[in-house]
Amino acid sequence: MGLTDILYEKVEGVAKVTINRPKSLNAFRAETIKELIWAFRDAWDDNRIGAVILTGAGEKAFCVGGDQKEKGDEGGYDYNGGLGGGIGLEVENLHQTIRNIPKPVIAAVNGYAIGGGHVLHVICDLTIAADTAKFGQSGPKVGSYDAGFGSAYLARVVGEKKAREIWYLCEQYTAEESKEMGLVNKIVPASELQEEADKWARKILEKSPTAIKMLKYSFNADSANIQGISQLSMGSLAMFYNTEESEEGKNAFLEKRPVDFNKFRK
Ligand SMILES: CC(C)(COP(=O)(O)OP(=O)(O)OC[C@H]1O[C@@H](n2cnc3c(N)ncnc32)[C@H](O)[C@@H]1OP(=O)(O)O)[C@@H](O)C(=O)NCCC(=O)NCCSC(=O)CCC(=O)c1ccccc1C(=O)O
Repeated sequence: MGLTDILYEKVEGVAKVTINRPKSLNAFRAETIKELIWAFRDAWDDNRIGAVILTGAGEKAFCVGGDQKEKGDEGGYDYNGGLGGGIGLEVENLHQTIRNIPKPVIAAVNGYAIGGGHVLHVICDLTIAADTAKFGQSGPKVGSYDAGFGSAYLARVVGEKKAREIWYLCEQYTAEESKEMGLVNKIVPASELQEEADKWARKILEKSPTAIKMLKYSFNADSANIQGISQLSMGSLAMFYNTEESEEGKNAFLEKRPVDFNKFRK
């Protein structure tokens, strides 16, 4: 597959997937999601690969969610090829792929992990953060939400109260604060992030692949019901994107003006 939005490499049993749109803070569009799914599938099928690292290009961002500049006026993002992409992005398919690939996925968070980008690291098995990383959801500010793994699974990781705070207030959290709430496994200086992620991947490679696979399936089994919620969530999001309320969020962001949701509170 010709790759334009991601970088993909495999080195001695470790696959590394890098979202490569640094000018847009690694925001994803339909093509990005398609390529990410392809890369995770490739790592899944390659028996020599024992762990995958997901990271972002540049120093500023891991991923800041859906590319608001590629979001159309008629609902979703830039892809309308098939019913699976109801919001114009196959995000739900990507989430499933990251969860179901029978190998641990390590998020190496090198900067902003915001919105849909935050959801990506939440779904990964492990998160290693640069000391400069910033974490948070932003959907309700821009007329969007992830009512599947992005909220229900987040609540399992940080607890119900904290998850609700994260989504209702849309604040940003430092790497230190995120570690305290159980969102991050380890913090390292930014310059050591990729090396540390690689070290963790190599420690996993020393272990029994079958034991690791079955443990991942076992952890997943307990939250598998969220998959159904996730499908409903994306279905409802596709409808929400067609409303003036959602459009107001996106337009305010693009026009760099304060958002006005008050007119929808009546
Ligand atoms: C990330 C910021 C906090 C960074 O702020 P700052 O350092 O001040 O930089 P900026 O000047 O704001 O940004 C620099 C440059 O990048 C552009 N940019 C930033 N974010 C995006 C984006 N998401 N899309 C497109 N472009 C973006 C920005 O416009 C600037 O470019 P200029 O040319 O200079 O204008 C801050 O940038 C920020 O808050 N960004 C918005 C983050 C955001 O709202 N993301 C979408 C969230 S939607 C969501 O959370 C839904 C949840 C979800 O999981 C989901 C599920 C299913 C489908 C889609 C999504 C989804 O994410 O949409």
